[in-house]
Amino acid sequence: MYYLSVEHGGRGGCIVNVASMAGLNPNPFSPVYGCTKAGIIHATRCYAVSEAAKKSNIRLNVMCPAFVDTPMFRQMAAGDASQTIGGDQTAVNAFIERIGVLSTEDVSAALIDILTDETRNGLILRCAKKTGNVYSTLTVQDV
Ligand SMILES: NC(=O)C1=CN([C@@H]2O[C@H](COP(=O)(O)OP(=O)(O)OC[C@H]3O[C@@H](n4cnc5c(N)ncnc54)[C@H](O)[C@@H]3O)[C@@H](O)[C@H]2O)C=CC1
Ligand SMILES: CC/C=C\C[C@H](O)C(=O)/C=C/C=C/C=C\C=C\[C@@H](O)C/C=C\CCC(=O)O
Repeated sequence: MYYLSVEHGGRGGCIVNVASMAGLNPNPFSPVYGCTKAGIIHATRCYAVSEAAKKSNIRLNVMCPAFVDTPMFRQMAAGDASQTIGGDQTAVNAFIERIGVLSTEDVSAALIDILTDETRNGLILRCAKKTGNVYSTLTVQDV
């Protein structure tokens, strides 16, 4: 953010952090992974409201795809026990089947939308097979 910021000689820009649907909705087979992704979402939220971001002309958003057909996903779907808990691959595969699997093209198109649409700022983007791309705000209720 420092080097992108207008204040420090940059031109501003757009940061898109990659979290996961597992950071919002529970994936019962990968709880620790889900915690790390929830952390990425919250870190993005904290940066998005920071004075540094407001002054910098940097847009901050976070993407939360459900399952995507990549090498990591295939490894998990093929039964790599280091990626899931419980040891029940039939249940893991039933869960994947229920949620559906996005293509990398689906996710790339969503990323291009965030990058090119300059009104997209301070947003969570959920990408899932059945619901498509759904934007919501990172903003939370004040206390
Ligand atoms: N595949 C899925 O179902 C989903 C993945 N994600 C997230 O999307 C991101 C990408 O995931 P996948 O493509 O599935 O993983 P992947 O394991 O298939 O690919 C990751 C790529 O990152 C590269 N990489 C790893 N460490 C690196 C480093 N320090 N510097 C540069 N490159 C590095 C690897 O060589 C590999 O090409 C991850 O953050 C993952 O948690 C989010 C939601 C769903
Ligand atoms: C580990 C490597 C592969 C993929 C990681 C990926 O990021 C990931 O884990 C994605 C998860 C997506 C989860 C999506 C949806 C979750 C839906 C929940 O609302 C389901 C609710 C309860 C589950 C219990 C049940 O009813 O089965």
